[in-house]
Parts: sequence; structure tokens; C-alpha cells
Amino acid sequence: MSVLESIIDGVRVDLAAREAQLPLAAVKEKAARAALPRDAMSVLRAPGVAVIAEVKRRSPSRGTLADIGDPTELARAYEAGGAGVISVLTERRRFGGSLADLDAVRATVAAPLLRKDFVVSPYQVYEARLHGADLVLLIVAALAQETLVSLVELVESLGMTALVEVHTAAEADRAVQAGAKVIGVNARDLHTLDVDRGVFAEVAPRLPAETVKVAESGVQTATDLLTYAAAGADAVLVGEGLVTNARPQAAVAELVAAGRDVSTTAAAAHTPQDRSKA
Ligand SMILES: O=C(O)c1ccccc1NCC(=O)[C@H](O)[C@H](O)COP(=O)(O)O
Repeated sequence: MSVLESIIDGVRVDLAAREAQLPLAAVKEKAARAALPRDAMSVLRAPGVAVIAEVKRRSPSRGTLADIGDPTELARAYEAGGAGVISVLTERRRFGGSLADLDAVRATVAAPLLRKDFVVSPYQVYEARLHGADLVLLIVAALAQETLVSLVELVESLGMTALVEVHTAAEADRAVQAGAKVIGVNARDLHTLDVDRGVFAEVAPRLPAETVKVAESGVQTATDLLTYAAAGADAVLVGEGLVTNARPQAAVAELVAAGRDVSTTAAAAHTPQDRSKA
């Protein structure tokens, strides 16, 4: 069994427990009464490379990363540093996250929030909305095509944005066929946990020009961001590099400044690469 499969086994057990406590009909009803979702697309399509900063306590690949007692403190630092989107890992068993983290962060920052989890059921999409998410991660490797298509549609029907994650060319083709408008290319292979930053440059050219392209994992420095930008990234998703930094606000600000410079440099040089993402 791969790491991804074992994570999903645990997710399904926890999901069944939550569903037994609060049935789907009740979650749907509460989600319909939640505050309207924020517009993540305009953030991701703004000139330059946006930074999606992640609240991540631990991970299967690295074990404990950071003792994040209060996720709101970190989220505030991310927002003050200029993060365009804040990602909150809500998976409990392997990442130490929770929907309570999402609630707390939602109550604290104005930036769009990504529910980062292993979504396999519509129930989790309604939950995301109920708990204030504006984007929902959908991992192609975890979903049959029919399920992927229906979850993308559900996320969008609730006014949220689906970030559809891929790691291979075949998965990228599936994401495009599913109608994904935002596709994340994860450098991390979720079956083996190997990280290869070169995957983005291999896979991104297959994606339509109008697709928002997010480079996920392995970003430690502004140089990493610039490498992804040169390969066509519109945004980077950063976890470990920020949660292990003693000065997360400054670390985000450094990445944001590098991402902003990308658009300035491209505009000044009148390069054919249009970073305005109009
Ligand atoms: O991070 C892991 O070890 C991991 C293992 C299995 C499934 C998913 C995993 N991580 C989720 C992510 O994709 C990252 O949290 C995200 O891209 C940020 O990555 P990083 O900046 O390298 O922490």
C-alpha cells in the first residue's frame, strides 16, 4: 500500500465518524448559510507569482515540522508578509491538522483559504465551505475520473475554486479533461514521497495557457520560486520552508517580493511571456 493509499484509508475512517455525528443534509444546510467565499482567482491571476503559505505541523515525509500551538499566529504572520492565499492542512492523523484550525484561521485573516486535505467525498467539500474555505484541494491520484469531475463541479457550484493536483503528464491530462481552471503540479510523488522540482517544468507545458499553474512543494528560497516562475508558475505553495523558519512573516515577504519582481522584470524587458495573466 502506498503512502497516499494509507493516508486515504485513515481519512475515510475519520470521515465516517464525522458523518455519523453530522449527516450530509445538515452539513449542506449549514454550508449554504456560511459567509460567501472569497475570490481566489483574482489573487492567483494577479501579476507576478502569488505565494500560497501553508499551515503544516507535520508530514509523512518529514515527521514533526513545527510546534504550531496557535495556527492563527502563523496565519497572521503569513498575511502580514503578503501571502495571497493561506493553505490549512486539515488532515489529522498524518499532518496534525483539523477543521478547528481552519475555523480559527478563517476568523483571523481576510485572505482566501485553501482546505488542504485528502478529499474523496462531496461531504468534505460541503465541510470545507461550512468552515470558511475558498479553495479546495483535489488530488487526481486519489480519485477516479468520474469522481474528480463531479467534485470539481461541486466545488465550483459552491462558489469556491478547485486546486487540482497532479504529479505526472497523464494526471495533468485528466485534470484538464475534468475542467480544472487551477492546476497544481506537486514536486512530491505522493506514493514514494520523493521530491523532484524538475517535474513542474516537465508537466506545466501540457497545460492550457489560461490555466492557473501552481508549483507545489520543495520551495525553500526565493531562488526556488524564481526557478518555478521561469518554468511558468503563477503561484507557489510553500509549507516546510515557512513553518520551520523562525521568522515566517519575513520569509513570506521575501518570497512575495521575488514573485512581484518577476512581473516587473518581465514588463520592463517587454518579453513575450505575459505575466499579467489578464
Ligand atoms: O508533505 C508530505 O510529506 C506529504 C506526504 C503525502 C501526501 C502529501 C504530502 N504533503 C502535501 C503537500 O503537497 C505539501 O504540504 C505542500 O505541497 C507543501 O510542500 P512543502 O513546501 O514541501 O512542505
